[in-house]
Amino acid sequence: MAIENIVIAGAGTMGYSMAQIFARYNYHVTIYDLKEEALETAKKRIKENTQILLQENEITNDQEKEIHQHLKYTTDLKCFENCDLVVESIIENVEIKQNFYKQISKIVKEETILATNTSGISINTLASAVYKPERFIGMHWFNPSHLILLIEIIKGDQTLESVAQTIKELSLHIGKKPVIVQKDVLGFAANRIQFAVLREALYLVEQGVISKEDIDSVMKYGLGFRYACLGPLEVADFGGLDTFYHISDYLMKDLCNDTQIPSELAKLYDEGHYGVKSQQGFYDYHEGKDHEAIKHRDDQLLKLYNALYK
Ligand SMILES: NC(=O)c1ccc[n+]([C@@H]2O[C@H](COP(=O)([O-])OP(=O)(O)OC[C@H]3O[C@@H](n4cnc5c(N)ncnc54)[C@H](O)[C@@H]3O)[C@@H](O)[C@H]2O)c1
Repeated sequence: MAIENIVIAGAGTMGYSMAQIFARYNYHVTIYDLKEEALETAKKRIKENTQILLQENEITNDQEKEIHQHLKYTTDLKCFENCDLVVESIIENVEIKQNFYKQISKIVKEETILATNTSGISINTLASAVYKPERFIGMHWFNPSHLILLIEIIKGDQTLESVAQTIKELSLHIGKKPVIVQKDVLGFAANRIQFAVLREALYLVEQGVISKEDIDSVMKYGLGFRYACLGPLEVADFGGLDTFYHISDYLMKDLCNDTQIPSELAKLYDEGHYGVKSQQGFYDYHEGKDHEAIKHRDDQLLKLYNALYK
């Protein structure tokens, strides 16, 4: 099916960034949100992003203009009536997402593909609220989605293969590296790995083994740097499976296997500290440090992207 008109539902951290990349590839994109102020912030953030791309000579002045011409912003449900694809990126809450699908799957055309950017809620659980669930699928992006290549595509039990193929082709067309997650497991593949890493990292900090700055350095200058070029199975092959076998023998049983939310994460959450978006997380982002941090992250990722993939 030809995709031309796309609605991104949810103008938050993920939504505006995904909208920007579709617009860059000449799709007509409408960003829908319940809140006008979320749409205003999205517009501002996309402008900031395209300015960075312009400064880095990644896009021309004309391309910058075109990106903005391809974008519309609305709180009006009418935008769902004529679109070919909805990528939903609203709050990570089962009930709210299900209510959203109950409402919009009756407004869209019967052939409109409905994709969720959930970080790991079961696709089948969300599909139960969708009218005609065979066109429903997981399309999981990564933050910042205008720079990270990976997209996980997750089929529910009822998803048509043709829908998975359309989303895969679309992902390739916008320069992404899609992978198919074969089974609908919580967290899919990437977040299972990411949260295993986070659990161990916070455990080591809580146990006083290492500072939070140094655990971040372990990833940035060591593991993460290597993971930009090699997956964990390739790393093991290069390291030697005999060595990895012997390490597994004593280490697996010593790793954190706590099933609760890590206590430092729960404490910050209870205090309303949500990270860069609220200017306080594990680190402090007050007094303009939030903007500096976003710019620094994007500059670094762009350099990495150019070094490895351009
Ligand atoms: N933040 C990440 O790193 C990340 C990465 C990948 C996937 N995701 C997933 O993407 C989704 C969005 O995450 P986010 O970080 O962008 O959230 P966010 O809180 O930044 O933005 C969510 C937006 O959705 C809007 N919204 C809430 N309910 C709505 C509704 N019923 N209709 C329309 N808009 C509604 C809110 O007003 C807000 O603007 C979640 O499912 C999340 O798990 C997040």
